[in-house]
Amino acid sequence: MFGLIFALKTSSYRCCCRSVGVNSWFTARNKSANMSSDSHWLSPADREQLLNELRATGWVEVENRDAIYKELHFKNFNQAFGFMSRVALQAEKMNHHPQWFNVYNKVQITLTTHDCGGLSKRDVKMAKFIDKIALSL
Ligand SMILES: C[C@H](O)[C@H](O)[C@H]1CNC2=NC(N)=NC(=O)C2=N1
Repeated sequence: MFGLIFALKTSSYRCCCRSVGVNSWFTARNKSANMSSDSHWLSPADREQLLNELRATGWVEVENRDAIYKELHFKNFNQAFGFMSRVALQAEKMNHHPQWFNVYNKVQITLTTHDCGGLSKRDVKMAKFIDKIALSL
């Protein structure tokens, strides 16, 4: 029986917005466990404030998609790839990965949170990290 409970409990799927469980009883129990993932959700006020800050550093909102985009230019490919390497390590650390394209010294980055179907605090954190690294190069 314990094995069944364990299997049912671990099969619940969590995202920023809600938990979807196999069994409503487990869903209720998992809800509190999901509170931490809900903490990534942006309130309307926070969203506006944080987007203003990101717009000021060159991020733009993607049309027809709840995502933000920025194009960065570096001295050469080596510097662009070094930037991407730093961001990649942070992405792994956060388990939050950019959608990006690189050609020579140009890096185009789009951030969104697949698990939420839109922007979350994780995107803001990653965008600010990207700005910090780009400025340091
Ligand atoms: C299963 C895995 O934890 C999820 O797919 C993670 C991985 N990296 C991610 N990266 C981004 N940008 N958004 C996500 O929602 C996301 N989710």
